[in-house]
This record gives sequence, structure tokens and C-alpha cells, in this order.
Amino acid sequence: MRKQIAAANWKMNLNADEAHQLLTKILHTKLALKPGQEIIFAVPFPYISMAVKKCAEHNNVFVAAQNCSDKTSGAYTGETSAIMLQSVGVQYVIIGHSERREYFNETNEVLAKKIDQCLSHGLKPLFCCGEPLSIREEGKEKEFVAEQLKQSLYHLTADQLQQIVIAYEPIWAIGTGKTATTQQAQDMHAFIRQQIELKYGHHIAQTISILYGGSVKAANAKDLFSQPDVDGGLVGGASLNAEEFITIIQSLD
Ligand SMILES: O=C(CO)COP(=O)(O)O
Repeated sequence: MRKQIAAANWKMNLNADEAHQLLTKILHTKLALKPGQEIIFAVPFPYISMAVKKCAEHNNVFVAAQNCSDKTSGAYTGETSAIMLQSVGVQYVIIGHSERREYFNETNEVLAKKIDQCLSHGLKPLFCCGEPLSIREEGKEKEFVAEQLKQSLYHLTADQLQQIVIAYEPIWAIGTGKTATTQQAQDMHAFIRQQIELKYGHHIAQTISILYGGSVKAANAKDLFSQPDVDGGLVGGASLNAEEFITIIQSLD
């Protein structure tokens, strides 16, 4: 059975009090996770220790960083290494979010190195892929995503790949209120799984969780998560509202 995951990506939002209150409110709710279901909070770096402490009191609730360095250690002012994250109790790291690709020029090649850093230090990468609107309009979204997978993941062994969670986030659906239709999401997720199957075989492909991201909210989560190849969501804006995110968690299949 694949893990079903509701992951919150807070991005660069909230002050310390707001972050604490939001997490407290969500974790004090009786979430009744079923076996195989997980919640991940990808919080800004300054709140990681607070979040790790609070999430450790709950089963199947984990903390993610939103980025990490592609280097191991050394004179890289302002960077945060995978080793540091692992040492403070982080379990996941978002790698390759489209905002990092676009605003911080992260290439598939650099992302492959970040993934290696995570895997070498016991962290699970939450690898994001997805096409911009112009590519979707040309009908080339599948080739585009296949290339992202190939360049950042296909150097991994099958054992390593099984540590990865993939998030498909069409860029045109992020923060726009324009969600992919359930059919568009399912089609791409099935395609991603098929690509993994071609490279790593059926068994491995069936074990990889593929999350959908892009304007997931309480009102559409159930429909999206009910698709056979959609294994949960990576949620931006709606994860900043406790009630919204709780409903999204409760929409996991
Ligand atoms: O980028 C996202 C999650 O990583 C999606 O953001 P929104 O849910 O705000 O569209």
C-alpha cells in the first residue's frame, strides 16, 4: 500500500507566534489518521525545531524543510545542509519546488545533487515537478515532466528511489486558484508512475507516493485524492488556515 500524504508547504509565511498557533490548532484536533496516512509540515527554517518538538508527540506527523544545500558543509554563507536538518529531527525536504527553480535558478542538475545530499543523510526528498502554462498550451507537458524526472532522479538506485515522494505541481495551478481538473491530475500522475515503471519496474512504481499540488483546498481535496494515482496533496495557501488544512487531511483516501 502506498503512503497517502497531506503535506503543508507554508512557504515564506507566518511569524513565530502564528506558526506556533497554527500548528497547535491542527495537532490538537482529533485527526484520526488511518494506517499509511501521513501529515508533513514544510515550515520555514526558523520554526523547524519548534515544529519537530510538537510533531514528535504525534504518530505519522513529520517536519520537512523547504530546501537544502547541494553541498555537504563549508564556506557557503546562508546555506543549510542536509546534515544539519537531519541533526535537528527533520524527516523530509522539499526539493525542486517551481518557485526555487524559477526565482533561484535551480536546475535539474543541481536538484539531483540536493537529492543525493538528502539521501546520504537519512532525509526523504519530496521532489517537485510540473510544467509552466506555455508548455501545457503546446501540449508538451508530458515530455517536460519526463525530462525533469530523468535528469534529477534516474541516477538513483531502486532502493534510493523508494525514499522519494514525488509532487506533481503544474505551475499554472500554483497560487492561482486554478486547479488542474481531477482528470488532468490523474492523467499526469498515471504518466509519472508509468515512467517510473519503465525505468524501475512495476513493483517500485506502485510503491511511490505521488502528491498533487496547485490550489488544493478543502472544497476539491476529496475529488483529487480519490483518483487512483493521486496519493495526497502538497498544499500551499490552504495549509495556512487550520480548518482548511484539517479538512484536507480528512480528505485523504
Ligand atoms: O506550491 C504549492 C505547494 O507547494 C501549491 O500552492 P497553492 O496551494 O497555494 O496553490
